[in-house]
Amino acid sequence: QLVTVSTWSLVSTWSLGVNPDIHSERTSPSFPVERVTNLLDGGAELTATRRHVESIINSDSTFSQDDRYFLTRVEQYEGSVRRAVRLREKMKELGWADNGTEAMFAFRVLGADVAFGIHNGVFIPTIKELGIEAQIAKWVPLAQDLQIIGTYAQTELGHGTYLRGLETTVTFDPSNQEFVINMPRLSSIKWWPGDLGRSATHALVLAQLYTQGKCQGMHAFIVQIRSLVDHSSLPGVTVGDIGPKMNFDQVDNGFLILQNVHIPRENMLCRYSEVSPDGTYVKRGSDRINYFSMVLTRTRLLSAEIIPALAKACVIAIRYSVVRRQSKLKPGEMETKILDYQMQQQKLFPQLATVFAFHFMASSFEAFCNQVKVQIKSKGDFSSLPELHALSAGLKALLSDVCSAGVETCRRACGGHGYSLLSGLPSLYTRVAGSCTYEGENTVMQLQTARLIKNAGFQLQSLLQSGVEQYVAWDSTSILLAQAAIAHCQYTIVNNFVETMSRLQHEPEIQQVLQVLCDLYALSGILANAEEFLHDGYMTGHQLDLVTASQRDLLTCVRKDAVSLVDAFDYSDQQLHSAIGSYDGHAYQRLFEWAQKAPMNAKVPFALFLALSSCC
Ligand SMILES: CCCCCCC/C=C/C(=O)SCCNC(=O)CCNC(=O)[C@H](O)C(C)(C)COP(=O)(O)OP(=O)(O)OC[C@H]1O[C@@H](n2cnc3c(N)ncnc32)[C@H](O)[C@@H]1OP(=O)(O)O
Ligand SMILES: Cc1cc2nc3c(=O)[nH]c(=O)nc-3n(C[C@H](O)[C@H](O)[C@H](O)COP(=O)(O)OP(=O)(O)OC[C@H]3O[C@@H](n4cnc5c(N)ncnc54)[C@H](O)[C@@H]3O)c2cc1C
Repeated sequence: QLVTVSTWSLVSTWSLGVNPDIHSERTSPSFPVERVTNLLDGGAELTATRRHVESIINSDSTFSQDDRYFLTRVEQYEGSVRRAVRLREKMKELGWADNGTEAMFAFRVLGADVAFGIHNGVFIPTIKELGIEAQIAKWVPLAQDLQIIGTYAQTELGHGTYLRGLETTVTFDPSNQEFVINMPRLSSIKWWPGDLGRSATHALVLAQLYTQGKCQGMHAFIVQIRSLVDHSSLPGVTVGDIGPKMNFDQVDNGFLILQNVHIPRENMLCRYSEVSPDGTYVKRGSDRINYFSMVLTRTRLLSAEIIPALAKACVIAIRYSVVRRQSKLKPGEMETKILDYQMQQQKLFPQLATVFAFHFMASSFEAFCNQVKVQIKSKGDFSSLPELHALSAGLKALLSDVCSAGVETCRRACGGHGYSLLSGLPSLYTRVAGSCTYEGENTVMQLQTARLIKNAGFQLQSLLQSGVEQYVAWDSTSILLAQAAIAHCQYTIVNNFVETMSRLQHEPEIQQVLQVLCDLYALSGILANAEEFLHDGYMTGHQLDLVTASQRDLLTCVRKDAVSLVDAFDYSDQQLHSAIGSYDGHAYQRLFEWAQKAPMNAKVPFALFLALSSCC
């Protein structure tokens, strides 16, 4: 007989109150949770603003994603476009300025779940940074109002990392004051740009500029690719979607072919370089400035995309670990909360400490980045650009590596339910894993940072002195260089965490609990790289034993506040999209309720019923 699921009359979870196993974790935190939330937001006022924005978004059904795990790719894309349009309407209704705090929180809350992430996050900022005032005045209001949708088309089928190898050409024709754009071969096709496959009407095309017969390197050009009347592709333009990906199904990453496409001279972003009417190339400032957009995007992604993935994974895994009881520590007692096992603490608490370490680092680095932006834009001072580039490349590589590995650790710590999409953990992993590749593949980024580093320098020097070619010496030192780059960034992060703690002396209660996390982060970093500390004779085996013992003591200290610490991230259930990480701790009820939405649980088709019945 077909077993029909006996559906208990499910009491909706809201009427169950809070799971007592998680409630007991919140009764006596050793610190004021709200103050840590304020610290993470940058102050109580910003917490209030963020919550106000979230309440507006969470109360609007357009932004609801209750069925997110059961949609087709087209349904996900169309839903993200609806949310993007609705958000723009809301911003107009409520007077939220594009560069204002409310808009910043709204985009952060919605993240990649709202379409046009490249349009808002890369296309518009790049025009603001590389365009002159007239270009900004012309294009940015159209883009902000969604009258045009832009993408950032740099990567090609044949090149993503090696930008000097990009094949798309833009040749200036002084006879008609136009640029002609071509892609000479299959490998020249633009491939990957977000928002390109279906949405974009314009593309910022990054291509090799030719004028007066000379190549002047990669520059940025605004190219209309679709009609503003019927959205059809324009003459010389072939465009489409690149197909399914590991995540970001709601994003239409696309391909673009341009053949003899003509654009006016005014469409080259020309704050730092331009082509005169007679074809003369004029450069102002660093010839690396056309790479600046990537520096800004790498910096923005740290706190907008990469760190939140690990923070949400910690919330889900730690909340689940206090409502999941499995096996018995002590015979005769009730089953043990899995967070009481030392191994579970060893898996999760260093991840929690990492979120705080990275949050404070990203905040400090964004301040440095904004300072350099002002130096460049208002004073034409490019002196800090190399350091900004080196550190942004290294931090993006390190934080995306560590956060994606950390999310996977959190997922595995949740057993079978961590493997269910309904936990929210698999999609957090597949989404943040993309950040190890986009905006600069991590190995390449580490090597960009490694231009600073002594030991690697000695090896490089000795190879060069032995007569080895520069490029051979560099490549054969690259493993050491990459390791040195990681070490440099790790040192910077620990140093920044310690300095942040020293500024909290006026809040001893939160300083105390965060100092535990600071120590845990530093000691966990030493244990994760023990061979380096032993190899250089920097530490003895005995000292490492002391580090191990101290780390174990710190895990015990964190245990009693673990749920309150993740509560301080203040993510709503709507933002976590997790059946096992909700605030009330009713993991089993949600798993069962959400599973009923699966199309597989729709009424069994009669034909199937008959077929199965006939064979029984
Ligand atoms: C919610 C949404 C989430 C999803 C969003 C996803 C968005 C993703 C968008 C993208 O992926 S856009 C495409 C991103 N692509 C890249 O990042 C390309 C990465 N590759 C590079 O950056 C290049 O490898 C390179 C670093 C530019 C290499 O440059 P090159 O080939 O010219 O050789 P080098 O000698 O290594 O560098 C030359 C010189 O330039 C300096 N430099 C390199 N990059 C920058 C920079 N960004 N800013 C400033 N300066 C830079 C480098 O240090 C060298 O300087 P010197 O040492 O010669 O003085
Ligand atoms: C989700 C997602 C969104 C994206 N969005 C956009 C977008 O909007 N616009 C856009 O233009 N692009 C976008 N991209 C493309 C992205 O920027 C590139 O994929 C990225 O820059 C990596 O370049 P690549 O694919 O050529 O990798 P490759 O460089 O080919 O990497 C392959 C391997 O080669 C190694 N390698 C390469 N060079 C060196 C070296 N010098 N030394 C040592 N090892 C090396 C790498 O470490 C890696 O192991 C996106 C990509 C993804 C995944």
